[in-house]
Amino acid sequence: MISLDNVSKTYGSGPGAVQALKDIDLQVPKGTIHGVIGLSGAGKSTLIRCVNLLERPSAGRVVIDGQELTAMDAAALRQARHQCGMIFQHFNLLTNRTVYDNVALPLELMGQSRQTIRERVLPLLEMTGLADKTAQYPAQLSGGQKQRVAIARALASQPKVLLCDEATSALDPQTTASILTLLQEINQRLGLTILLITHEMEVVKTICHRVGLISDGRLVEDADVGDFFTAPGTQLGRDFLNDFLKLEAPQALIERLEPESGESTHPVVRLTFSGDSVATPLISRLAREHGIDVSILQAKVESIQGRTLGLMIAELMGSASQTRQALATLESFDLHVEVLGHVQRTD
Ligand SMILES: Nc1ncnc2c1ncn2[C@@H]1O[C@H](COP(=O)(O)OP(=O)(O)OP(=O)(O)O)[C@@H](O)[C@H]1O
Repeated sequence: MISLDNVSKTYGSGPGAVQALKDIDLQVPKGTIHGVIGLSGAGKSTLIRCVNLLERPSAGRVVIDGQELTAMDAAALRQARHQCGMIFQHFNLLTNRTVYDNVALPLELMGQSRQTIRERVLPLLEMTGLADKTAQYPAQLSGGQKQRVAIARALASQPKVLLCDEATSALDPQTTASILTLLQEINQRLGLTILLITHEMEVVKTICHRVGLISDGRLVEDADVGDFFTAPGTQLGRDFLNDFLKLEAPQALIERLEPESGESTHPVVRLTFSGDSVATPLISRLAREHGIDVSILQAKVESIQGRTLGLMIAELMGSASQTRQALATLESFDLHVEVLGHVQRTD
């Protein structure tokens, strides 16, 4: 449905040029919700703005529903943009228009009759929970209600694709949850394809089917959400996950961590395991087979789209050779092992 082929975008030219996107290949199948996350400045906004050509890519092709937008002249592009609704972090509503008139605006611009506009706008206001707000002005609405108006407006031209640019970043957690539920309902009821950019893993976890990770203008991961959350393929992906799950070693321990192992140190490891690899039998096996003690410092289990994800920070306590062998055993299992450092033995 949405296909970006080798899309690059450079702002400016010469020594001051910024290469914001580098050879992005991204496919979003019809009816799916695809999230793109990344750190500030990674290129998320540029990416989403290149999909409807609010920013024209410097190279590459953008194809939506079989139509190549990058090959269109201005008139054809104006027409094709009706296939693509967009919502923004700060809603971008017209303050001097009522809720009804904001939603009606794209249809007015398309030259639709008052009757058609009414028939289109009222069900959208109903669907977005704004039926009793039609005559109000944006200033009289909460942030969540404003975003609902923006969603209804984006759907007015009956697009096949909805682009969401940090759509919940200005909202509190409860309002975010209600907007995400609405987006999910729209996706299911209308079969709408949704591409969203966000810096919030919670958004990805809650509604996305797939997720891409963008870093310094490159798409460095693109995976099913369950796979990404259980086994991110890059260090940046793991950093996002650890940050989201907030599973860090206690500060007092971090201060004692040394980068190198020695004869009198114990390794501290972070284990990420999913699905079938269950931690508890593993821990008792390590103790049994290698004669070590495992001190569990932090542990957490999450359910991500029906799949179980566990994280644990543990200190492996034994002689240097015992803990080396225990680490080798751990690494032979279907889990991610990260040695955070080493602490001096206190026994
Ligand atoms: N209009 C512009 N002119 C020049 N450089 C730009 C322009 N827009 C963005 N950039 C640069 O392109 C890079 C990517 O920016 P972009 O806004 O796409 O990142 P982002 O991931 O959306 O960041 P944030 O989460 O902070 O909004 C950054 O280095 C940014 O400074």
